Amino acid sequence: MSAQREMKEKNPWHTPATIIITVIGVIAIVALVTVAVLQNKPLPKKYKYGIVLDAGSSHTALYIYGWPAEKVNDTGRVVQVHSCKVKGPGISSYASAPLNAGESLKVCMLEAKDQVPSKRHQETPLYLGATAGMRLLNIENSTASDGVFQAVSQALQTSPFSFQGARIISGQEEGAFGWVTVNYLDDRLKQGLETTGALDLGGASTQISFVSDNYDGSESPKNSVTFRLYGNDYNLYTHSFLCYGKDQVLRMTLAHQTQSGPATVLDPCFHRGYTAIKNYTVLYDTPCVSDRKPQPAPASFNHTGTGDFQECQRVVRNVFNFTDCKYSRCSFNGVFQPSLQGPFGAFSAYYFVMNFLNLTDTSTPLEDVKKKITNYCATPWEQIKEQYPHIKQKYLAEYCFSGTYIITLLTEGYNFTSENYPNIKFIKKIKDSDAGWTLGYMLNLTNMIPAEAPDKPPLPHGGYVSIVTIIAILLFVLIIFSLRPIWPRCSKRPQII
Ligand SMILES: Nc1ncnc2c1ncn2[C@@H]1O[C@H](COP(=O)(O)OP(=O)(O)O)[C@@H](O)[C@H]1O
Ligand SMILES: [Ca+2]
Repeated sequence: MSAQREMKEKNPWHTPATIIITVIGVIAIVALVTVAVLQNKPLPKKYKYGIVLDAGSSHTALYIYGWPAEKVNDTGRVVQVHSCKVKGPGISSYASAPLNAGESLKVCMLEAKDQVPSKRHQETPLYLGATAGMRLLNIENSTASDGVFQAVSQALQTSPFSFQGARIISGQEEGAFGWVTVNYLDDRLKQGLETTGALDLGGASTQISFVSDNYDGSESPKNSVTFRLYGNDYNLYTHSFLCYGKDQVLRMTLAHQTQSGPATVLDPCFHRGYTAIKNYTVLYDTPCVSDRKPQPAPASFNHTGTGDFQECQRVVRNVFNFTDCKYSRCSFNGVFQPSLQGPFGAFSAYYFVMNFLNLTDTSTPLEDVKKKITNYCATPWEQIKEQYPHIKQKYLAEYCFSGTYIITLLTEGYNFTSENYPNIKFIKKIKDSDAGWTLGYMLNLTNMIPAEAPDKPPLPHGGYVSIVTIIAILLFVLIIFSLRPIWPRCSKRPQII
C-alpha cells in the first residue's frame, strides 16, 4: 500500500502540471492541423480565356483556350476548352462578297459567347489569323483581301470579346507557332527536353520547323527563328512553302498535265472510273498556276482517272525543283534545310489523309506504306464510293493524290528516309488540344511563356497539410519521449523493492 502511494505521488503523469501540458499540447496539435486544413485551402479557381480564329485556305475554325488565372507561367496549363468549325469555305473565297465572310463567322461566335462565362467576355482577347489562302488573295488582288479583312473585322468587333485584330500571319509565324504549340502541349519547353519538329500540311501552304544542333541560323537567316523560353535558348529552323498545300499542289499537277490545253486528261492520281468535267478558268485561277494557263485554252477538260501510284508520283515530282541549291544542302526549290533531327509531329492534312489511309502507324515500313497507297489508288472509283458512302466525295476522290503527294514531299522533298520515317507521328491532338499554330500564336501575343524559368512552385495544399500533420505527430511523440526518463523509473520501483 505504501509503495503504491509513493508511486502515485512520484508519477509525473499524475501531477496537475503534466496533465495541463499534455492537454495544451494535444489542443495545439489539433489546432495546427485544423488551421492547415482549413485556412490554407487553395483559392477558388478563376479562369481566363482567349479565342483564336484560324482563317485557313479551305475553312475557318474557332478555338477557345482557357487557363487558371493564378500562376499561369508555372506549367503548360493553357488548354483548348472548345472548338467550332465555321460552315462554308475559307474567308479568301468571299473575295467578291466580303460581307458574307463576316456573316459566316456568326454561328461560331455565338457558340463562343455560350462557352465563355459572360463576366469574362470583356477581358477575353479575340484574334483572327489568316494563312495561305489570304496570302494568295493578297498577291492576286490586295483590294479584295483588304475588303475581306474589313468585313470580318467589322463582324468580330460586334462580339462582346476584346477584339485584337485580324491579319495575315507570315509563313514563318505559322511554322514557328505550330512548333511552339506542339512542344508546349508536350511539356517539352519547360523541362528543357529535346524538342519535337512540326510538319503542317494545309490546303495552300505547308510548313516544316525543327531544331537541328548543327544549325546556327547563319547560312539562311530568313529560315531562322530564335526563342528564349523558360530559360532555354532555341534556334529554330522553319520554312513555309507557299503553293505547296495539297489543294494548290493538285492544281499544279493538273496544270502540268494540261499545258497543251487538251480536252481530256488521263490522271494517274485519280481512280479508274473517276471522271469529271473541269473548267480551265477555275483551275488556273490562283497565283500558284496562273502564269501557266495554256493560251488559247478550251473552256473545259475531261478529267479522267487511271489510278497508278507510281505514275502519279512521277507527275507529282514535277512540281518540285530538286536541282538548284546555293546552300550546303536544300530541301527543294533552292530552299536551305539543315539535316533532319529528332521526332516530328505531322498534323492538319497530314493527319486527315494518313488517318483515312490507315497509315498513321509509322512503324509500318515506308515500302509497305507505298504498297498500301498503290493498292488504294488502283481500286476502282465505283468500289471506293461503295466502301465509303459517308465520306465527302471531294475528299474521297483526292486521297490517292494526297497520299502520293505526302510521301513524295516527305521523302524526296524533305529527305526523310526509311530509317527516320518512323520518327514522324501523325497527330491530330495532344492532350485534347488540336495541333496547329493557333495556341502558339495566342501564347505569344498574351506573353504567356516567360523567357526565364519560373520560381519553384510552392507546395500544393495536399503536401502542406501532410507536412504539418507529420510535424504535429512528431511533436506529440517527442513530448511522450521527453517524459519517458521519469515515467518508467517510477513504475518500475515497486518491482525492485
Ligand atoms: N477530313 C479531311 N480529309 C482530307 N482533307 C481534309 C479534311 N479536313 C480538312 N482537310 C484539308 O486540310 C487542309 C487544311 O488546310 P487549311 O488549314 O484550310 O489551309 P492553309 O493552312 O493552307 O491556309 C485542306 O486541304 C483541307 O481540304
Ligand atoms: Ca492551316
